[in-house]
Parts: sequence; C-alpha cells; structure tokens
Amino acid sequence: MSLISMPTDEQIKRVPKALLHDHLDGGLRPQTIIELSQKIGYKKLPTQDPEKLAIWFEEACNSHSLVRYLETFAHTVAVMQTKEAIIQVARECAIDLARDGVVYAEVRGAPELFIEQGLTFDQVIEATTEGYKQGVAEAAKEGKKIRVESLLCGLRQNDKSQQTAESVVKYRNKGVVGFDIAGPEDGFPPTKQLDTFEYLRKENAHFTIHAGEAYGLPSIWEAIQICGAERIGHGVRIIDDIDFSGSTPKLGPLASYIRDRRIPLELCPTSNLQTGAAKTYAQHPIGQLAKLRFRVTLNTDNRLMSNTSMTNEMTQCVKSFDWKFADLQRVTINSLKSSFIPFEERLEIIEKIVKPAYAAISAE
Ligand SMILES: O=c1[nH]cnc2c1ncn2[C@@H]1O[C@H](CO)[C@@H](O)[C@H]1O
Ligand SMILES: [Zn+2]
Repeated sequence: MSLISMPTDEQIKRVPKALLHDHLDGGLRPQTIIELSQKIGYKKLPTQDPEKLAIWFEEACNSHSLVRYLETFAHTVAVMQTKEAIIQVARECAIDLARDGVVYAEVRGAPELFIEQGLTFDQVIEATTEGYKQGVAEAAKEGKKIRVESLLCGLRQNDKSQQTAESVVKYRNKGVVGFDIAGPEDGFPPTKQLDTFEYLRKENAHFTIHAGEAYGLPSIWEAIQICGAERIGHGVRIIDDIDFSGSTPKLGPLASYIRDRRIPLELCPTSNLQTGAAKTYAQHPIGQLAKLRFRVTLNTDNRLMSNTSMTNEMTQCVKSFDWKFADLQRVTINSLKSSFIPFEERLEIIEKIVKPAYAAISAE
C-alpha cells in the first residue's frame, strides 16, 4: 500500500490532522453543557439528557439558515461566563481534538461573548489559554501530541472588534496567533469594520474573515481585496466564479486570484450542509476545489452543532470524492502551511510529524 491507496476508516482515525477553523463555543461536550448549566442554575436548556441534547443541537442547526444556526450558541455562551467554565471547555476541546488525531489546531472564540458576568477580555483570553495548556498536558499523558493556538473573533453585528484586535496584538506569542470576524454575513459586511483591519495590518497581525458562506462572491472579494484577509473562513461560494459548462472548468478573475495567490480556504463541508451552501456531501464544492488545486483546508467549524469531527470530515471526503491518503495529507499540509505560527514551526510539524505518519500508515 502507498499514499495513493484508499485509507480504511480505522486508518483515517489515526492519520495526523490539522485544523484551522473550529469555534470554542461550538464544540462543547453535551454532558459539560448540562453540568455547567446545573452549577449556575441556567434553566433554558431544551433537555437535561446529553444524548438528546446532542441531537437537539444538530437538528436545530439543520435549518438551512445561518441566522437560525447561530441562535443555538445562546446556550453554549450562557454556560461559559466564569473562568472555571472556560478553562474546562478549553481543556476538553484540546483533549477531544487530540483524541481525534489532530496534531495542530487554531481554535477561535469571541472574548466579547464571555463578559456578561464581569470577566474582562484579558481574563477570558488567559482562561482559554490555561484550558488549552491543561488539555494538551492531559492528552500527552494519553500519548497524544497536539498544539493548540487561539484566534480571537470580533462579531460582525457588534462593535467590539477593535478591542478584540488590540487583544490579539497584546497576546501575540502568548497563546493567540490571529484575528477573525464571525457572525451573520448578510447585512453586516466586514468593510464596516475596516479601521480594525487597517489597525491589524499596521501591527503585522494575522487575520482571517468568515466570507462566502451565507453570501456570495462580493463578500469574498471584500474580505480579500478591501480588508486584506490572509485566509477565508469558508469561502465555499467561490465556486460561483467557476464556469463548468465547457469541457474544462474556467476560472473567473476572483477565483483565479484566490487560487493563484494560494489564498487558503477554510472549508467546513458538514457545517455548510446545515446552513444550506450544498445539499449533500458529494455535491459540496470541496471536491471540485481540491481537484482544481485551490489551497483547500478541511475543518469542523462547530463540532457540537454539526455532530462532526476531523475524522468524520475526512471519512466523508474519502467516501464522496474517492480521496486517497495523498489527498488527506495534502489538506493537512495545506492547513499547516496556512497556519499563523512561525514558518519553521509549521515545517517542523509537516516534516517530523505529518509526513512520517502518512508514510507509515499508508504503507501498512
Ligand atoms: O459558521 C459560522 N459562520 C459565522 N459565524 C459563526 C459560525 N460559527 C460560529 N459562528 C459565530 O462565531 C462566534 C464565536 O465563536 C460564535 O458565538 C458564533 O456566533
Ligand atoms: Zn465558523
């Protein structure tokens, strides 16, 4: 067997994975939500049964509407208002990712969502970093090596992005590697917060922008050409700028720019099925975009809301698009190349961890 062979389900579980787009408040364990809600007397959960709660989140998110999808975060955010709760959620996040075979993760969260009961931005950020540190140490005891870094999100519909961006600069090299802007896309263009992106560029800080998920090409164009995003969160609708009517696909100017400049797309297929950008996994543009050699990365977005994992996303890609070990390795290396950590540290993970493991597992 070799890199051009098809991995088994069990091998997919074991191959190293890298993740650039995962929301901290979208990945809680259902059991933890229930425990934390009982501790603080939060009464609005639809059920106290962890299995039923998991199903409730997934079904509530299958609405084909990003706005409805985002409403479910009210419950996770409600139980993450203390240092202890944030540490627990972040710790479990690192452990769960490590058990899923993830060796490098950039996990994002919006500090402004966790200050309802008096925490400061600094306390939220430090609790998150502490949680990852504890989770990484616990995973190491299980023999699983993972590195987790934070991205801080501003929200498109609010006005706290500048403060968040300043925190990204303050905590650079102290657990935080970049900025993102999330929230409802339609009606809240990122250009409304242009000053913040200009500030980040002046500070040489890294940032990505959610774009081209619920809204089309103009949103992607704005994120890249006006705001200066290094990566695109989702970006799935770039497919609208590719003409598939002839014998070979023809890229429009924006699609060409993104592919040829190697701008990373943080694709999250299962999440898109829920919010409506594609009907089935097999019809999701990731298959075509990977074939056309865009800088495609594979991500979970919200493991709780989408009932997914990196193993599941990889399994679906193998089933839907006949991906081989080489394709899984390519998206993993793409993620590492596109990560916001220093270049030599990306290379080290690629050369010392990813490539040797793919070579060994694919040779079994
Ligand atoms: O797919 C998405 N698109 C846009 N915003 C999202 C998505 N998933 C989560 N969030 C938003 O990001 C916040 C910080 O983590 C979440 O609270 C949610 O409101
Ligand atoms: Zn997202």
